[in-house]
Amino acid sequence: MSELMKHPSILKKVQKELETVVGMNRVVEESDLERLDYLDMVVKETMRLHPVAPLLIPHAALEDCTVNGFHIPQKSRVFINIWAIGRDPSSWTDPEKFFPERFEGSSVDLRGRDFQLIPFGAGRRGCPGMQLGLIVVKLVLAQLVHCFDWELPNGLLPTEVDMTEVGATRKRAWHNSKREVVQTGERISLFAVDNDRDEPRGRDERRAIAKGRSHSSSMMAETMGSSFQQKSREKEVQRYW
Ligand code: HEM
Repeated sequence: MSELMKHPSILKKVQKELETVVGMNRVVEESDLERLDYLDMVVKETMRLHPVAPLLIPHAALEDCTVNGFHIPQKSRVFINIWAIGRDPSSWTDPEKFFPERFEGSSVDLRGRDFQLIPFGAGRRGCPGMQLGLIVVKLVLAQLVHCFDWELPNGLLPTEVDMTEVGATRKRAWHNSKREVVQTGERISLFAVDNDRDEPRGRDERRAIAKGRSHSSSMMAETMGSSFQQKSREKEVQRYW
């Protein structure tokens, strides 16, 4: 979602594909996913640049072996840095750029056969939940951009979004303590409102936010269900917290 908000033209392209393939009269379903080629490219590109964790689960060499000229003695603990592999300039042109079109006409897939893109690992100890993980990620992403327009809050520039990653966490989550839902046209616009807070919150505050989130997700579910039936939609702004 952060990359899509940083790249509005890519967000629009995903929405356009959804409009063409699914239409605006129903919600996206699992059976639609195989026809959403651009969404597939966006997910691949996201997993290339932002793998769920930078390192795979540690593996051990069962016997002495040589890989690319490096001797690996038996029982060595091997760490695979997929974060670095996904940004390796010898495998990727312009590796730091979020550019889903790089997968257009390319046979590179993320299922463990192409070692430059292994967000689920590879081989016998690769992720057994890959299929489920991919379906859930694609379906949720598709529904979020199908039903809502997304923008950065308070005129924040794409270059100002803090994409710093520490392990599997992202500091910018603390910026988004308020949300506004603006329902205008076909879709609903969702703004994350920056309140200039960037330090971690206390436990009580986090609980309040979590409560607010569940409130906002049930609101979202309601809206997604009803938005398609509404004939005329009046501008409506709702504030949380
Ligand atoms: C987008 C979602 C997911 C991603 C990106 C992901 C990624 C990974 C990665 C990178 C590994 C380590 C593979 C290696 O070291 O070679 C792994 C292992 C594993 N994953 Fe996932 N995973 C996801 C979803 C799931 C789901 C939904 C399940 C279960 C329902 C699951 C169950 C496991 C298990 C059990 C392992 C350990 C496999 C082993 O050690 O043999 N994962 N996953």
